[in-house]
Amino acid sequence: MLHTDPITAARPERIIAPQKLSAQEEQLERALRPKSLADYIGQHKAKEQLAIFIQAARQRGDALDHTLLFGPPGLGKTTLANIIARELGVNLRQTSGPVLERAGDLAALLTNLEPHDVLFIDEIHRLSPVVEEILYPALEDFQLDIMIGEGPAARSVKIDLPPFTLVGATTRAGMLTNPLRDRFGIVARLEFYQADDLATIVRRSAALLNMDLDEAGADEIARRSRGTPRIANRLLRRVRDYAEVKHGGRISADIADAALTLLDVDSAGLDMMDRKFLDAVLHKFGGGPVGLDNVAAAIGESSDTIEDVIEPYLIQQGLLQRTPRGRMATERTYHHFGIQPSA
Ligand SMILES: Nc1ncnc2c1ncn2[C@@H]1O[C@H](COP(=O)(O)OP(=O)(O)OP(=O)(O)O)[C@@H](O)[C@H]1O
Ligand SMILES: [Mg+2]
Repeated sequence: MLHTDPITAARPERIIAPQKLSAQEEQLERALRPKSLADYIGQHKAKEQLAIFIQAARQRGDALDHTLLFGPPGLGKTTLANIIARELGVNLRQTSGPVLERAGDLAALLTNLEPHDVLFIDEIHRLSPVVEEILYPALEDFQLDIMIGEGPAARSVKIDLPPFTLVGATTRAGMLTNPLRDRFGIVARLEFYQADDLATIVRRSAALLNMDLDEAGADEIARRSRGTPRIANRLLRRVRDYAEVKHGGRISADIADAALTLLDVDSAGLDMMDRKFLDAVLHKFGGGPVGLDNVAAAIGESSDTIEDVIEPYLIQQGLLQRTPRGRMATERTYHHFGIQPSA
């Protein structure tokens, strides 16, 4: 299911946006999506844990415990949800928080599940409170408690559900209500990918797409993909365009570098938006600490976009520090921009 994100919709041109850019990209991604845990590259910790829990559930003939997947966009949550269902040998039903508007929407999904099925709710932090109320007893006791009818004729009915597994995905675990979070027996946190894992993903995608890509070319694309497979696959496609038009299709490190530079993705994988943001912290606010809202206003971006889309990678890379007093540049930030920290 494609969710249109206001952030993406407003900024379709940002090549390193971690969100999906279009329905077409969704289709391209599906072709590259690994289908088994063995094919799922990186995320070693989450993968190892899940492999054990999945095997244990299968051996006992139980449904897998409810599982929460969280991490920044494009790291492979939807992919992993599909893999979990496949490895369990059950169906996956997919929906998302904002789509489930009324209690009845969720009830219809739940009553159609078969034993041990996976119900995947994307953007689970965006569930409405009424839907969340219905979900609690369903998760805990596999029971649905719903009101039928209205006014004096209304009555509450209980419906037994088959044991099932809820897999919830969210980019913001902090926005889940406590009672909801407490109902997940398994919590897997996805991290930004290491460059070597991303290089493996890039090589795998290139092979699936029949591209002529050498090792160094894969490494170059991986290094500049913000630790995010979705971005790696996207940059790979754009580099291919460049290589086909300018160099007969062959992708080396030099060609990847030239293509990515043309796309304004710098050697650390930062683009104009990142640089504008860091530039403001460095030059308008003397390196910080500066409040998020102040930088947001200075560069004409929403605080949400900065917090969800720009900052996570910069922080992970040590190019930005989040302190109680505000955002601060680090030594690395100064180094990256080739300037001396002012005393
Ligand atoms: N571990 C992986 N190995 C190989 N490819 C991967 C991996 N994880 C993700 N990908 C690729 O990245 C693409 C994006 O992943 P996915 O859609 O699962 O991200 P997501 O976390 O669900 O993002 P969002 O938060 O936007 O929903 C996938 O289509 C797949 O091609
Ligand atoms: Mg997803």
